Amino acid sequence: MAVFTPVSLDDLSGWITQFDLGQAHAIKGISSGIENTNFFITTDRGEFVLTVFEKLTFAQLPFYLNLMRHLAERGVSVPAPIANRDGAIINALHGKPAAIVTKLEGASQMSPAPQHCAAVGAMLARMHLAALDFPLRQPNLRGLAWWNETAPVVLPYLDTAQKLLLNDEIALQNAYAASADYAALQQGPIHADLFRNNVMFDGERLTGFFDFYFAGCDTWLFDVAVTVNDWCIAPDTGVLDDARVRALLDAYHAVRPFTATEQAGWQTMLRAGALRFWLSRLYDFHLPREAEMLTPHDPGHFERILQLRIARPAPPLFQES
Ligand SMILES: Nc1ncnc2c1ncn2[C@@H]1O[C@H](COP(=O)(O)OP(=O)(O)OP(=O)(O)O)[C@@H](O)[C@H]1O
Ligand SMILES: N[C@@H](CCO)C(=O)O
Repeated sequence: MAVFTPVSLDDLSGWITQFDLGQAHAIKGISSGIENTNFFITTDRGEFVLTVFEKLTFAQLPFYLNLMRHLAERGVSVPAPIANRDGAIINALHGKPAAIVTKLEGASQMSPAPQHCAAVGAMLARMHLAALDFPLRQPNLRGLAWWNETAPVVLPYLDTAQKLLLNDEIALQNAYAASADYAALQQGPIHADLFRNNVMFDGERLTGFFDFYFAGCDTWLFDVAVTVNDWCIAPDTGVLDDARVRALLDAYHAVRPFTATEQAGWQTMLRAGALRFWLSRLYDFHLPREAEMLTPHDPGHFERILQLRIARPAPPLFQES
C-alpha cells in the first residue's frame, strides 16, 4: 500500500476538530494512489477523502483545490474541498499539507465502452469551458519545461534505441511548442491526468472527475490527447480503438467545437501525451521514492504508445466538411 505518511484515528481525531465535521470514527488508507497519501475517513457528517500531499507544496496547492471548488460551484462533478472554520482548505498534518474533499460515488470504469468515452468527452469539454474564468494561473508542472529537465535525468537508464526515440521526440515537441500553430491553440486550466482511474462511474452515469493534482494551464488539446491515450486503447497494446476515439471526440466536439489548428496539431499532441507519461514513469521507475509498498507503473506501456502514435495516424479530431 502506498502510504507515505501514516495517519492514525487518534491523529485524525485531534486534527479534525478544526472542521465542522463532528467526530472522526474511522480512517482507512487507500492503496491505489502513487502520488499522495489518501484515506477514506468517516465522521459524524459522512464519508470524505483525506489527502496528505507528499510532493506538492503549500504554495502550489491553492491552484488545485480552488480549481476543484470553482468547477464544483459551476456544476462540473468533482470533489469539493471542505474548509475549516477559518475558511482554510489546506491545513498542515504531520508537517505536510493536507485537505479533506467530498467523496464521489461509484467506481472507476477500467474497461470503458464507447458510451463511457462519450460521457468523458462531453464532461471534459464542459470542464474546459467552466474553468475559463478561473482566476488563478499555474503552468502545467509536467509540461514541456519538465520534459526538457527530466529527459537528461532518465537518459542514462535507456538503451540506444530508446535514447534516440526520446531525444527525437523532445526535439519535435520543442519545435511544435515554438510554432505559430501551437500559439494559436486554445489554452486554460486542464486536468492533465484524466486516466480511467481518475474518473468515477455509477453504471453508465459519470459521477465525477478527481485527482486534480497534476492540473495546470496548458492547451486543451493536450488534455484531450492524454485522455484518448488512456480511454480509447486496447490496454495491452496501446492501439487506438476507433469506435471509442470517435465517441469521445464527437461528444467533446458537440460541446466545444475543435478548431482547424487543433486538427492540424492532433497527431503531434497524441505523441506529446505519450511522451509525458513515458517520462514520468521512467523517472518513478528508476528514481523511486520510499513507500511502505509501491508498485511503479510500467514505462514500457507509454513507450509503445509513443511508437504507435508516430507510426500510425490516429482518427481525425473531427470530419472536415
Ligand atoms: N474524492 C474522491 N472520491 C472517491 N474516491 C476517491 C476520491 N479521491 C480519491 N479516491 C480514491 O482514492 C484512490 C487514489 O486517489 P488518487 O488517484 O487521487 O491518488 P493519487 O496518489 O493521486 O493516484 P495516482 O496519481 O496514481 O492516480 C482513487 O483510485 C479512488 O479510489
Ligand atoms: N496517470 C499516471 C500516474 C499519475 O497520476 C500514470 O498512469 O502514469
